[in-house]
Amino acid sequence: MIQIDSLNQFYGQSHTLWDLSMTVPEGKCTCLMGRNGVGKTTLVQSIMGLLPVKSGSISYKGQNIAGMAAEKRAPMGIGYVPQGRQIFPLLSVEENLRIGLPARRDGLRQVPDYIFELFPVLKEMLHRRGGDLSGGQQQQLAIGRALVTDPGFLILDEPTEGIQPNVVAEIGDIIRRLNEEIGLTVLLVEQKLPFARKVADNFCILDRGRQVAFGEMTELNDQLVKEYLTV
Ligand SMILES: Nc1ncnc2c1ncn2[C@@H]1O[C@H](COP(=O)(O)OP(=O)(O)OP(=O)(O)O)[C@@H](O)[C@H]1O
Repeated sequence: MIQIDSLNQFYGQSHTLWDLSMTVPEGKCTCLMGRNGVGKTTLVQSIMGLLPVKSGSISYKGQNIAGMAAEKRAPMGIGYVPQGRQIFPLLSVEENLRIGLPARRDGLRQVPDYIFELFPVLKEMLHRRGGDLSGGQQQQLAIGRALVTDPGFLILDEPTEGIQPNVVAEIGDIIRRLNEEIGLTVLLVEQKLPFARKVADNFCILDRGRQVAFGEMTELNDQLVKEYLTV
């Protein structure tokens, strides 16, 4: 569903992504893995149009989106949960969620109920300020906000970072449900190996801006883990 070919990205003179190619299969969860600083966030920000790419293509539904303005992504059905959540701390939970509504293609003007079925805590906290929520609740809000746009493809950048284990497990269950029940395609950036193994169908490992391994999660063996993932 997402096909990336020979992508090159630079921060100024610094060449960060090198001829990077990868596929995110439709309806599956693909985990983008690799140690700190290998280029995972740079890649997802490039997919989202938040960073300019020097060359290469990013094909979504057969269209090359690499040079397209960032704001065109959500109406095309690409949702994004950035690293660090980036919810609006002074807006209420409801206001944070409503931000996603204008991107919907069906013109719905209310936050759909299934968001509250997935995250009951957001209903309880509807009128609280986003900034008053716990880290785990803010992460659920960030995922809920992305889902309000009704994406077919969702990118989550380290959704378990700094979150209590019980909420981590809940988020894992929700990603699986979205995969299985509505066929959502997911690209998950994740460093926690047990979580990645539990949630993702496929993996793609980056090292120094290059794709060095990919396959089905069951094929992620100890040698790859030792070479590219453990610190
Ligand atoms: N704004 C920037 N300007 C210059 N270099 C940057 C910038 N952002 C990231 N980099 C560099 O690009 C490389 C890739 O960083 P990136 O954040 O994409 O890695 P990452 O795999 O997401 O790491 P982490 O797991 O720590 O988030 C690193 O060497 C980083 O120092």
